[in-house]
Amino acid sequence: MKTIKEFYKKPQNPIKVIQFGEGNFMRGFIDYLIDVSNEKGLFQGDVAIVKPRKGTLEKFNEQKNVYTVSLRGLKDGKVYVENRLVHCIQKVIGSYEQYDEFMALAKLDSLEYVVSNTTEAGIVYDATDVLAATPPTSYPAKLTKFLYERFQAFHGDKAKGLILLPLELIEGNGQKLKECILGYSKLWQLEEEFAQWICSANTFCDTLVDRIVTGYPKDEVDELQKKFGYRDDLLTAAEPFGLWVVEPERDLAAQLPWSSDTISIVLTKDLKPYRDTKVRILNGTHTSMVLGAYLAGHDYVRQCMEDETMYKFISKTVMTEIVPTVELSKEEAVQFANSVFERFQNPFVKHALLSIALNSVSKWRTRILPTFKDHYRAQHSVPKFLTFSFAALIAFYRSGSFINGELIGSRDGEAYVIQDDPKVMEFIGTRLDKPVAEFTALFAKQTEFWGEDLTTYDGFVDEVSKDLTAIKTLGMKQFIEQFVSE
Ligand SMILES: NC(=O)c1ccc[n+]([C@@H]2O[C@H](COP(=O)([O-])OP(=O)(O)OC[C@H]3O[C@@H](n4cnc5c(N)ncnc54)[C@H](O)[C@@H]3O)[C@@H](O)[C@H]2O)c1
Ligand SMILES: O=P(O)(O)OC[C@@H](O)[C@@H](O)[C@H](O)[C@H](O)CO
Repeated sequence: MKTIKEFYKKPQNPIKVIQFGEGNFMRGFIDYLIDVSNEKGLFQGDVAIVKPRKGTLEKFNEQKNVYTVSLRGLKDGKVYVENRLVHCIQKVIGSYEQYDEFMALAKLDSLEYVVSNTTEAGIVYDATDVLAATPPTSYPAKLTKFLYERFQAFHGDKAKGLILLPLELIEGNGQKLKECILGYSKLWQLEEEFAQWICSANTFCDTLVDRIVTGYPKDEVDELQKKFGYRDDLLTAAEPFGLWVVEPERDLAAQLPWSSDTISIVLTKDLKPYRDTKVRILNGTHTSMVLGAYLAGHDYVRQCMEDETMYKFISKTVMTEIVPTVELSKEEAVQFANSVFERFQNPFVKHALLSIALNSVSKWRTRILPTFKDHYRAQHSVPKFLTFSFAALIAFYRSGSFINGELIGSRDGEAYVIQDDPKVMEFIGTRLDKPVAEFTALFAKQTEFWGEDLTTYDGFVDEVSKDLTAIKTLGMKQFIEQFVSE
């Protein structure tokens, strides 16, 4: 079989975008969008990817940075299939392994945009980061050093500032990134003119992205590659739906230059309602269902939508506990929820519950806790389904054993790997023998995980412990059946 590198084309465009993060989401969203825009003659710019962490870039090198995005699903009620070869990635650089090449990008006259997705863990300020490191550890520290290099190379020319579009799924991502950069500028005692240049020559945007990108479709890859007639180790599967909401800190001189039929770009002065609705309804539904559903025997999102009991659980959670807390009118919120359900039912997308389960503690905090609190304030009681999702999280994390710093769960004897922040793993792993109620109270009290003490919500610990005891007796599947029919 041919390999995809045979489709490599010599770059025609200057590098206009530096991208931090080489993951599935970026490949299935922004690189796809830029590639389509280049084809339409709208952008004529290529991307240089910088890998923010150590590690291999072998797959990119082996296929000369060309790869396929496979979009499949329903669009406007009809089956939509698009298999696009993406050519817009000109370079892929390891920030550790090719530090000088990374820094050289700062001097590119053609550079206009910085995009990133370094997960929720990426945009952090770490006061131990030093300017002399090549590179510093955190993503914002790397970016500060990069921008400082650019500031120096162009002698503070305001025209050489960039538009920064972080895609991380955290609130106020653009402003948070800017705060970190200004923090490093101060910590490293860089000249005041640099901080001024950051603020006046660069435009930081808060953004919200929405597209389900499931990545490498390992179960169907043979069939797909046979159809394509070539091998592609970076094949990225996603749904055709795409939305990018952008709130720039000041008016952009022009609209963003990208456009595609499958990704809508919305420029707004207030991103919050979009963000709250999407994160609470879409991501909140994911996080509230996956851990229980996995223990009940399911592996993929679509299976849950096809299972009568799980579907009842999901729709009750969303319609009774999440929808009433979003800012939209009830009608709009229900409509949005139904469109999300349709996307979850996409027959072509296999979204693994275990991939969504990654880092569930921070996801519960950001994607469920705000809804939980709004509901508690309005009803003066804990929401039953969201409270259960906390019990499901504990059941999922405490089902197995702690071996050499790894938590290995067990679903009826079948092992699964639990992945979360090392502090979470250590906390849970060293308390597996604690009785349920004691563990629940201790865990709920960890302000480091939740940002507050969850035991202050009346009835929370009791409800969670009650659910956990029943889950132990009945098993997750039977418990959920009973729970939704109450
Ligand atoms: N996959 C989706 O459907 C989807 C949709 C919308 C948003 N997102 C967001 O995108 C993020 C990445 O998802 P993905 O599917 O691309 O995952 P992935 O595992 O394919 O990629 C993760 C990326 O993050 C980088 N990264 C990880 N930890 C980092 C750290 N501590 N510092 C700097 N960089 C780090 C990696 O280098 C890699 O580029 C998720 O956190 C998610 O919130 C994903
Ligand atoms: O990508 P994660 O792991 O942060 O979250 C899992 C899913 O909730 C997420 O990927 C959604 O599918 C996505 O946010 C849809 O836009």
